[in-house]
Amino acid sequence: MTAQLNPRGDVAVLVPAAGAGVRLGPGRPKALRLLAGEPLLVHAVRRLAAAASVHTIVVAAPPAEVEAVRALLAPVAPVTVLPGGAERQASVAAALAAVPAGPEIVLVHDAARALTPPELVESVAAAVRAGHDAVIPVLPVVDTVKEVGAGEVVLGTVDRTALRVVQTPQGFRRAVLTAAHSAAAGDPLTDDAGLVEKQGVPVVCVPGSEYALKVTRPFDLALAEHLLAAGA
Ligand SMILES: Nc1ccn([C@@H]2O[C@H](COP(=O)(O)OP(=O)(O)OP(=O)(O)O)[C@@H](O)[C@H]2O)c(=O)n1
Ligand SMILES: C[C@](O)(CO)[C@H](O)COP(=O)(O)O
Repeated sequence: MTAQLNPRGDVAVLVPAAGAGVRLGPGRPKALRLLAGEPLLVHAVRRLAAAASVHTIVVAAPPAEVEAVRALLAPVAPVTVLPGGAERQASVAAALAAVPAGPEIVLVHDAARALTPPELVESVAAAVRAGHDAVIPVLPVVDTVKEVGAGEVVLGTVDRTALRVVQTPQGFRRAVLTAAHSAAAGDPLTDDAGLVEKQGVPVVCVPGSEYALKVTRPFDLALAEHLLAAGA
């Protein structure tokens, strides 16, 4: 049976957490790497569970760590844990298949975005509830962007006024995400909105949060430690 948080909530959150974390360097799978003494996944799930609209959380864990992740999350929140896939898309599809009847809004959220505030979860869900089929949190690009060619020689300066950096949670009407993943098996696209875009569904942006940074490289982990120490 799928564990529930708030039976009156209308949001299921899928948490792909099965990645290795190659860019973070050698060690345990990234979701289990420690941030202030607790795994990134624990930080992420605690914040998701604090969002009032969340009915269900489904975590796609590294296949060899499913039991360990169940034990780790049991004291944090009622969560369903299943094995993830070799690619992020497969992990999300596996989690989506386990969502029980009920929630009609589905959010997909990286375990690696461990400090994402519950308020961002609610604002993405609210935009889907308001009628958008697909919603992504974004930030503006704050640096000048260059396009380069062979030998790292600059070809030109990119107009960044229309560029956005994309975060999670990404929110979808359930039927829209299900259709996109049914058509997407094995698609190497890095985010779920990309799959939905391929279906011709409009994707709408809402303001993201600096705290929703993705822990990707060692510097990000150090930054997250500082943010947590400062009260994030
Ligand atoms: N087969 C995979 C690959 C990734 N993810 C998850 O997708 C999220 C975003 O991926 P990313 O930050 O790129 O994580 P990794 O793939 O682990 O990173 P790397 O590319 O450095 O190995 C992470 O929470 C990661 O655990 C997953 O569930 N299953
Ligand atoms: C989904 C994502 O977090 C949006 O920014 C991202 O695409 C995950 O994959 P990446 O390979 O680390 O870009």
